[in-house]
Amino acid sequence: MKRGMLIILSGPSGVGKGTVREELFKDESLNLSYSISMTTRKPRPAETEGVDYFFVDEKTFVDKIAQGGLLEWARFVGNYYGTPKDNVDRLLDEGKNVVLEIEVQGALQVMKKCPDALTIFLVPPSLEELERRIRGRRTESEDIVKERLDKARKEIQTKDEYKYVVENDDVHLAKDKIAKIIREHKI
Ligand SMILES: Nc1ncnc2c1ncn2[C@@H]1O[C@H](COP(=O)(O)OP(=O)(O)OP(=O)(O)O)[C@@H](O)[C@H]1O
Ligand SMILES: Nc1nc2c(ncn2[C@@H]2O[C@H](COP(=O)(O)O)[C@@H](O)[C@H]2O)c(=O)[nH]1
Repeated sequence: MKRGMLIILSGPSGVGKGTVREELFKDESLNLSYSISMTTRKPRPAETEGVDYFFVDEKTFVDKIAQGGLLEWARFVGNYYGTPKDNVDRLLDEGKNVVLEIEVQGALQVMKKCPDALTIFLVPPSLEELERRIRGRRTESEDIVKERLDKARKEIQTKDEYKYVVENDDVHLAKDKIAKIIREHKI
């Protein structure tokens, strides 16, 4: 069986990675599978263990790093986030196109380890719109919103490290652009 493609969907917090990813996953012809990350962040009310994330304590996360069990990991605004390696390898072996929805530090690590990965950076139409989206989601405290926006300004400066940059103005247009990129990308 042909090994699947590794796809990194990155971009600042609140740009709409999760929203666009949900649209992409409705298209079964793309043969996508989602890599569920591990995090020390507390679950939001609508989040489910093992679906949105594997929610763990700091010791479990640090042990996982020490065991070499993460493909990449980063500290982002006070919490650890990382990609369990075994799961990604298994899904790729099964021929799935595996989506990592991750922030910039982790994406840069994967680019080094897996230069063939398809890397896509989602940009907002403007920083003002990004702020509206983060605030509109009502999941973060004021302090965290400010930290995430500060981080976003720096993250956007790295966009040229990615193979593709896609603006998320309209969710369906962004989904269509990314679907086309996935279909046409050759490893
Ligand atoms: N194109 C769009 N136009 C308007 N609102 C959008 C658009 N895309 C996403 N949103 C909204 O912006 C908010 C943030 O989206 P989402 O949670 O998908 O972002 P994210 O990049 O996955 O964030 P995080 O990295 O923090 O997980 C949500 O309320 C979502 O409904
Ligand atoms: N480097 C990694 N970043 C990840 C991973 N899983 C999610 N993320 C990114 O972290 C921020 C914050 O996420 P949130 O759920 O607290 O809003 C966001 O950019 C995510 O894409 C991961 O495994 N590694």
